Parts: sequence; C-alpha cells; structure tokens
Amino acid sequence: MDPASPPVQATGRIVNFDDVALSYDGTNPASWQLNFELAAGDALALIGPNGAGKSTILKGLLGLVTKLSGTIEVLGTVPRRAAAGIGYMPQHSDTDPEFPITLRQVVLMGRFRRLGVLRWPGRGDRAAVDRALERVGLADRANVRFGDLSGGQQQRGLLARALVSEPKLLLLDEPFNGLDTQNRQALMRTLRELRADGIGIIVSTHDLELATQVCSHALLMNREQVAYGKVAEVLTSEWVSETFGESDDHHDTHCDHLAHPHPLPEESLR
Ligand SMILES: Nc1ncnc2c1ncn2[C@@H]1O[C@H](COP(=O)(O)OP(=O)(O)OP(=O)(O)O)[C@@H](O)[C@H]1O
Repeated sequence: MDPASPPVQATGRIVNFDDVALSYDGTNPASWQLNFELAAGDALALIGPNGAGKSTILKGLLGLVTKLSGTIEVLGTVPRRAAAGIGYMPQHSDTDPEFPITLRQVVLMGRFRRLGVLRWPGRGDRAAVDRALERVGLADRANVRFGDLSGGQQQRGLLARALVSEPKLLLLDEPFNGLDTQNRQALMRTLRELRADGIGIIVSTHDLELATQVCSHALLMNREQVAYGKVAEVLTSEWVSETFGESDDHHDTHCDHLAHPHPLPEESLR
C-alpha cells in the first residue's frame, strides 16, 4: 500500500480516461494520449511545465473542452452529467476583491447548483457552509469581506466553496499558488483529511512536495502523457527530467522532494 493512502475502503473507480485527446477549438489537440484512472479516496497529481495541459485535463473532467478522441468517464457517466458531484477550485479567484461580499456568501455560491436560481438558501445550506468553513479552518472569518482576507485565506475560502456541495470528486488547479508555508501545511492537512473521507482528488501542480505528501498517484505530462502510476514509481528524477526537459539547476530544485520524499506515516492521515 502506498504510504499516503487513506484508511478507508476505496469504493471503486470514479474517473477513467481511455486514450483521450482534448481540444479548445474542436480541431487541434491541446493534450493527448491521456490514460489514467482515479479511485475514491485516492489523489492524483497532474505534473508538468507551464502549458503542459494540466488545466485542460481539469476542464475535460468538467466537460468544458472538446474531446477529440477516446473515452472519459466521471462518476459513472459523461463529464457534463457528473458536474453536481464535482467540486472545482480554479487557479485564480474569480471573485472581484472590491465586491462587497462576505466569505460566507462566497462559499454559499458553491450551493447554487443544488439550490437552483429560485430557491432561497435554507438551514441545510447554511449548515453546509458552516461545515465547509470549519473544514478549512475559517469558521471565525465567515462574516469578513472576502477582499479583506489574506491571499492564503482567500484560497482556503475557494476550497470551502468547492467543498460546500459535498462533492465526490475535487479538482484543484495550482492550489499552492501564492501560499506561505503555514497555509501550504494547512491545505495539505485538509486534503489528506478529505482523502480519508473517501473523496477523490485531482490536483494540477508544479509542486512536488504537494504530490509526495498528499497524493497516491501522479501523472507526468508535457502536452502528451509521459508517465502515470503510483507516486513512488512515477516521481523519479528520470521521469521528471524527461517531463520538464530542463537545466540541471531546475532539475535539482524539482528533485529536492524526490531525494527526500518524506512519505507520511499512516496514522497522520487519520
Ligand atoms: N482557452 C484556451 N484556448 C485555446 N488554447 C488554450 C486555452 N487555454 C489553454 N490553451 C492551450 O492549451 C495548452 C495547454 O494549456 P494548459 O492551460 O492546460 O496548461 P497548464 O499545464 O495548465 O499550464 P500552467 O501550468 O501554465 O497553468 C497550451 O498550449 C495552451 O496555450
């Protein structure tokens, strides 16, 4: 068993990509030869240089780009039908920092798909917001204006928004962007707890620490898939070099976490 796997019985495959190519314009592939799967409670890191196609895979899971070939299955169906079971945290906040909206209201937006446009949020929705804020450690900031929160708190708020619909699959696009050490640690802790609850996670990242500390699997890519498998098997300096094709300096930086992957003891996931 991999060192970061959670103490839950995986309940089966929730994502499957079979020889998939994805496109923005319906003709030219943005990324291709994608073959991977994800089980409940597992976490997959998508790793590659800028423009490698990591965000494109997340958009493929959300049904926002064209599938040129292959098969995508998400939560037992096609991407667009699975949207209600997916929580998505985008790379950049889509909330105007000047807009007078509280953290609580931002998180509540994550319930709109369930609520529809006409229903007023009820007690159940408010309780779900409280649980999501509790989970990311921001319960005491609920009524603060979103724009007045620190960058790290805003990121955690967006994670709460992704979680408030109680998804089975969580998609995170570069969640470490701009985070200090304390917020990074808090985010990694939360993601491990989510895995332990059986939520599947797919995270786009440049950060090998996030991959080795949180994820069970990794997919290395540079437009086309380079390698996919368990973290310990795939995050080798050879595969990372092949993916990034970079200078020795960069290689050393990337491989810091490969030389000392610090796998987490099983009990720390409980
Ligand atoms: N909206 C778009 N329309 C057309 N092409 C796009 C669009 N977004 C991305 N692309 C192209 O698709 C390819 C993959 O981009 P993608 O954003 O998925 O990479 P990424 O690995 O997420 O990069 P980064 O780490 O910089 O976020 C790139 O060639 C990019 O230019």
